Amino acid sequence: MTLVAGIDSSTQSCKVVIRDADTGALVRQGSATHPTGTSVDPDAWWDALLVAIDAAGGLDDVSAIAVAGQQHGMVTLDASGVLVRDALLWNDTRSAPAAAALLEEFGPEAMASRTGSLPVASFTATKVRWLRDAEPENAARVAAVALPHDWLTWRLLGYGPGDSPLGPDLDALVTDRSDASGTSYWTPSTGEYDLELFEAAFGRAAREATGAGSAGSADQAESLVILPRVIGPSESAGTTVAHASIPAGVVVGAGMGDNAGAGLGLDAHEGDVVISIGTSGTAFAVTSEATTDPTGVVAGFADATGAFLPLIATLNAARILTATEAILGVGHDEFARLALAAAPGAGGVALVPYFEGERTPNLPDATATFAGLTLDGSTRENIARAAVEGLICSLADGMDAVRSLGVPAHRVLLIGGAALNPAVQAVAAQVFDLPVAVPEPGEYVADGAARQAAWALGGSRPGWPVEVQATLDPDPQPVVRERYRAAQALGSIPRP
Ligand SMILES: Nc1ncnc2c1ncn2[C@@H]1O[C@H](COP(=O)(O)OP(=O)(O)O)[C@@H](O)[C@H]1O
Ligand SMILES: O=C(CO)[C@@H](O)[C@H](O)COP(=O)(O)O
Repeated sequence: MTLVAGIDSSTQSCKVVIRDADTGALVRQGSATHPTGTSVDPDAWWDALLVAIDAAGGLDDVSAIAVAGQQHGMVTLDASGVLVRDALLWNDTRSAPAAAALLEEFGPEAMASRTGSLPVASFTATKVRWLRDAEPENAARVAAVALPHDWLTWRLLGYGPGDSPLGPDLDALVTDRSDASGTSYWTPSTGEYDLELFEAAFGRAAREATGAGSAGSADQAESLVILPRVIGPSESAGTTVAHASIPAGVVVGAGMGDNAGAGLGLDAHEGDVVISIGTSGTAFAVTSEATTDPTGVVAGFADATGAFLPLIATLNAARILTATEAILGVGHDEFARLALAAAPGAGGVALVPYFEGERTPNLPDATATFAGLTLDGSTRENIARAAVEGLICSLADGMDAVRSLGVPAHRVLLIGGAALNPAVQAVAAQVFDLPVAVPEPGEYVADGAARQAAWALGGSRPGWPVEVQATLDPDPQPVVRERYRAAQALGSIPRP
């Protein structure tokens, strides 16, 4: 049996699946947790990746591997391959003023046509602008800017600082279309970096990496910043050398952003809208043509198959529920029981769930608001239900925005940690006006990476089956969105 491994290095944890390359059957899996916070030392991701691989039984019998990762995070390396500072993650909002400045400098039409998206605090370009202005000494040391999955792929191959077997060859950095499209300095419609935009954001010129072993000392002297080489969906980034607990000779795929990983892992096709409720909430679809939304609500990303991935992302998703569970002093199961015991509309209670500020809509400084509280309505059941309704309504707004671009939508595929919650499933059927398919619980991002690994190894995209656990018919309850809209219109008090 030929085995392939897929990795999901996401915000809260690292997950590894090992699958049969021919049938897609799950053979074994493992996971490890990540540190909390929005500014994180990438070495912690590498350590977690090794622990997760070990928990999955190691790679000794594995022929190929690929890494899917949380999108957008800014990983900065100096010329020796040493990390310049902690990575700023997609949910770190300190670069919101930088995003506004870049938008002002280039204008929405140009940004949308050049990058497929308007810059928000999540995107890498805004983070390098923040670095330029807030930490000029660190900015001056930067020799390469990578994304979380690019950096992990580089480490997996054997590159890195100090005693890494292949050394700090920055020209060996690779990425893929999907993750490059979340930087705000890469153009999905042409597949090229927009180096002028990078230079405008960071104040230093850049070039694309030219491949392992091709390092130009002249470029280093000119201090051009290196950006990972963008390789195609089925291309190999190389093969591993033996180091740490990684064996030699494992083919390494290009990797991808985690949402593109989920799209590939679910084998999503036109007509499917994937709604993922993990640390982030996302709603996205696979399209054959690049999209641009000059309002900036929908990001025009690329996917991991050569197509495109119009997507909205919310900063607040599964943790809306954990925050409310903490308020109520209950776990997932009791929380679901409470929420299901309340009627649609939650007795008038509504939660606008901007605990971490928000990206969709673009309100980086917003806070969450419980509204509509009355003496009769303020029950534990209604509070729990209002949290689920707030979560689903925020994603329904996002899905509407994706559909408003003319993207066909015939069914929702509901995935991510919180999709396991029966109250989430029930409210999804009441709010989304489409059938809601709930795939068998699984690690679909890691599965997408495993599919890519099999593709890089065997040369053809695997046709592994995806099992759907249940399909829920629409059960429209208009009161839910009405209460949510009324609460949204109140606005939020600023962050303390
Ligand atoms: N039954 C459940 N009900 C609500 N939330 C859940 C449930 N199971 C897991 N979660 C939440 O899902 C999140 C993890 O989801 P996951 O998709 O793995 O996240 P990530 O986006 O980091 O990959 C955690 O915040 C966890 O609390
Ligand atoms: O910012 C985005 C997408 O644009 C997020 O979806 C991140 O990619 C984080 O993903 P998770 O850790 O929630 O999977």
